[in-house]
Amino acid sequence: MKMAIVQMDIAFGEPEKNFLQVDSFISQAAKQDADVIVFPEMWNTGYALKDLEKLADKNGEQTKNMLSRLAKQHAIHVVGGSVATKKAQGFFNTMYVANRNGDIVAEYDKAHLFPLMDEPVYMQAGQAKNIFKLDHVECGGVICFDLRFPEWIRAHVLDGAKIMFIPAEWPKQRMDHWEILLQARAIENQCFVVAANRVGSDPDNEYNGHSMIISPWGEVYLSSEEGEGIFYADIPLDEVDRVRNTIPIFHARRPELY
Ligand SMILES: NC(=O)CCC(=O)C(=O)O
Repeated sequence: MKMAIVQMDIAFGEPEKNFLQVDSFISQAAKQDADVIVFPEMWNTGYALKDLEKLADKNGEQTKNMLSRLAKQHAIHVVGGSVATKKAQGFFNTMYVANRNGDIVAEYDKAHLFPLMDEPVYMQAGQAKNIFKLDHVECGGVICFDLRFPEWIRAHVLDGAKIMFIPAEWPKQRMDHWEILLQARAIENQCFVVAANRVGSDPDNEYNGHSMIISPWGEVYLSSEEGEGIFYADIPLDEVDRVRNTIPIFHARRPELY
């Protein structure tokens, strides 16, 4: 599977500019024959949380329509990072995934809201996991701060995920945590971890990318530079079974003890 990770700058509080950028990135990745394209977190608005009433995508309609249309047009799976949405219960940080037929195969609301960026003040937390299939491969998706909760990612892997997608707006000052946690989640769950982080800055933080793809053995298949762009890597999916057969942790675990 050829992955394309988009490490984009996000125009703060300017969804229309960001929609145009996303459109252009999808066309570029399709020209490189990518199977899957992955975007960062909250790419429609950035963390312009005070303006969500004006900016959030109502029921994600604009996002779903665009991702679905472009996924079908270019025959590419789109893991749509996440966008700020407005739903009946309030504002959410929502991931949509469109498969290459244009079907929306996942809608996930971020479960763990990040206090340091005021998410719990403005947004509602999701209540459900996020498992979906791309080309018959079981995948899972969580968002940024969710990465710090190993039990949440383990729950997705126990439900069958072989690839975990993790879009983020993870600030520069905690890059060491980002890299170590991504690698740990891949090794402990013996799955691929595909993580897209943004670049640029907003009024409160600077972001320097370092998007990554880690194999089930912990090998770094991709560790991107700091600039804006699309970064590509092929992932051999049979690595998941090979590693799980080499060290059979899912047979050896003792859930009755914990
Ligand atoms: N947008 C986020 O959830 C950021 C999470 C983060 O920076 C962290 O350290 O955790």
